[in-house]
Amino acid sequence: MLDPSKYLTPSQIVAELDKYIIGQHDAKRNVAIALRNRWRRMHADPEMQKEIVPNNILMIGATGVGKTEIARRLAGIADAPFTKVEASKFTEVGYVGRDVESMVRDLVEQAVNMVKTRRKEEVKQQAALQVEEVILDALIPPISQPGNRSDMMGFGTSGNTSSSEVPESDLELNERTRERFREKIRNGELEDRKIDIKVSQNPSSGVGVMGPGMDEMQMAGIQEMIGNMMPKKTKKRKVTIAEARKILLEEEASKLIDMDEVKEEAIMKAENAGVIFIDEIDKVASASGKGGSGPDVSREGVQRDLLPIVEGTTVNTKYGVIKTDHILFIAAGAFHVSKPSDLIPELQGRFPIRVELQSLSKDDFYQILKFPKNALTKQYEELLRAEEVELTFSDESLHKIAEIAFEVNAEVENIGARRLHTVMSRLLNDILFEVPDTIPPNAHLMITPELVEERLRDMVKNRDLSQYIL
Ligand SMILES: Nc1ncnc2c1ncn2[C@@H]1O[C@H](COP(=O)(O)OP(=O)(O)OP(=O)(O)O)[C@@H](O)[C@H]1O
Repeated sequence: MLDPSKYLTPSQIVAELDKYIIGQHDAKRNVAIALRNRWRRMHADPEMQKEIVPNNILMIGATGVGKTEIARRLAGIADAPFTKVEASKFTEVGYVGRDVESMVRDLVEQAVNMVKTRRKEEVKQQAALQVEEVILDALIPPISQPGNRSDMMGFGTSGNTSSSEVPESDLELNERTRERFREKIRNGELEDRKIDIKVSQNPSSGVGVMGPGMDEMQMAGIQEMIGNMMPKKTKKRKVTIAEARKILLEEEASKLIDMDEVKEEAIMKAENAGVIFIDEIDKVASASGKGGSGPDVSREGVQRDLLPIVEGTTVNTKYGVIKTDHILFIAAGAFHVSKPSDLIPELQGRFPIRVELQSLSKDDFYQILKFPKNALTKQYEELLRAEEVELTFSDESLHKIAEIAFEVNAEVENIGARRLHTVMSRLLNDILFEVPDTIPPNAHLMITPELVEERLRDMVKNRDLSQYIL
């Protein structure tokens, strides 16, 4: 079972979220409780467990205020598979091939990738040793006594084999040479030497399986089955040892992991820790209440399709059957036109926790620019550090950028903190182009409020310009 010690307390979860997200304390608190409650529920008496309604959350807030970011980071903290879907996608005309259950399959896919990556990491050292052996074999093929080899189909085994025996001295020489080359490989002396390696190709590639009435999952399952049945094709490639190491490491690591175990663990991880973020849920709510017209019917249809998944059902995936009972669902929407109460009552009941996210203020923008671990200023500083150029932002300049982003949001369209991306990109565009040609390494660049003003002010004043550029 999952190790409870891996689970953080609600306040620890909030503290982790604080490292990336400014403000939105109410939302942070509630997702922290929901995460902890899921663990509590899983450890409750089985009889009671069935009665406890999962703490699914409905986030209400305008675009770009941190809804997705909170959910994504929450999953990251819990080392949980995460997937995001837009509810409105399911109402699109002609949107075929993706049913509502596909969000659960995406989650499992995500979980499989996570588990696979972790397991590959665990066997990396062992794989590296095998890779070394393959490279060595390509450089200095080993000689072995014919008698030592299990001769396939018994060819050449009749009669006296001693006539073709390799002299002991040759064997020793071969072994010594191999050891010398092993040393050289380890010391990285032969990185540029080219060798021939066999690379396996994806056997299922090029095999299209389609049939009437077949859904995405069945197709994928059959495709995988055929892939597994077909002999693995290999292709010979001439590559440097450095390249060979990369290619082979991946292959050898894959051979070392047990895919059945991976699937099993991934299903468990998705079931017990998965987070599904359903964005734009407001777009499937009918603003007119009980509408009878076409789009309303299809919107309500999507809600009805969502309901069993959120209530707890089983979904077939190509990795096995998954129960959705303990998956944490976070739905989000701006609810500018419709209201949460426009959702069908059953669905409302399944999202008992409502949190409202605040619109971001000028000061929030300033803090978003400055404090998060992944703050935009830190990202740009890091980009230029790669060129050995030091970029710094004065505090005043950050206030100025925040002010401009806020004004453009008010003037043109409120896209929340996303505006900071466009404003920063515009502000720093010239610098990013000039480095390293006219701004050489070791330069120090300080962004001042004057510079911000000079580069952006005209654009803000000119509504037409800012509409397209900022
Ligand atoms: N409160 C915040 N603190 C730090 N960064 C934020 C905050 N709000 C938004 N951002 C940043 O703005 C960008 C967009 O945020 P996010 O994806 O969370 O928007 P959203 O609220 O989910 O909007 P939508 O409903 O349109 O998807 C992200 O890069 C995120 O890091």
